[in-house]
Amino acid sequence: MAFSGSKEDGREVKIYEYLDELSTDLADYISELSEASVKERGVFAIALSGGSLISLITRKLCEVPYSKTVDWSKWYIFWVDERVVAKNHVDSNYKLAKDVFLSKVPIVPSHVHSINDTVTAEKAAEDYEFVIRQLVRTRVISVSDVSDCPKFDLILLGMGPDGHIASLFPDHSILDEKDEWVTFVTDSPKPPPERITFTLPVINSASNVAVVVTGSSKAEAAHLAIDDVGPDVPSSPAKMVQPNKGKLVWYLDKAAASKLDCTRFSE
Ligand SMILES: O=C1O[C@H](COP(=O)(O)O)[C@@H](O)[C@H](O)[C@H]1O
Repeated sequence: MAFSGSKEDGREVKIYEYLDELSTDLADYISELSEASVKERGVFAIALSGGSLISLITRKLCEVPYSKTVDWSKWYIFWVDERVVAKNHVDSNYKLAKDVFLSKVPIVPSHVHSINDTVTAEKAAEDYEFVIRQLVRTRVISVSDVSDCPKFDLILLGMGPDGHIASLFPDHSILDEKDEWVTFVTDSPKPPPERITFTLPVINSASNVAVVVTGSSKAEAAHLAIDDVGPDVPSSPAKMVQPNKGKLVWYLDKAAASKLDCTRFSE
């Protein structure tokens, strides 16, 4: 690892020279959280994003030793955001995860909670929130003690070059959503336009949140999200990821971290 540091508020930042090393540390982190959660609650509720994150996870997590040591039968899979397209569509976050991850490890098919892809974005968001509410009731997903929100054991996020996380885009009104757990957009600036997404209160209620970012095109957005910049800068959804009680870790490669002010972290 090229650098590891933390901020006073507990945020951790890890910077890697090589993607292989980043993926190994990420696999260690996920498998340790899975083990702790299964020990404490009997299950592991994890919410995935789409995009470049998925290949970074699977690169090592689907290999030995993790493929053999992780208790996959206790995993429950959710999506932090999803594009409202058919499950076999090239833009589907479910399809991406299924093709390179879920089909490679023995996760119980009924534990995989993807969205209803046969309805409108609005209805898909409503249905997905209903599914999550049922699983909160049966305690497959914990509940936050500071909000009434679900408390996922782990939420994995990527970040776009514009600082978007999940399908929460800069300057969009859904950044202000406080009541819904899952909401929708029909005007995403990044195609496809129709998406559903967890809201910030849900993301910030998780026990653990990791943001995984690679590539120089994301360096400015990473700087705006992580460094203590003044108020007169473009709004950053990624900066709004501030877990209430949970732990936040940023995993970056050197290119994505190239504009960070590492002198502001304690090592
Ligand atoms: O559209 C999306 O973009 C973000 C970032 O994707 P990346 O390929 O630039 O890492 C992703 O996290 C989100 O789930 C996805 O729907």
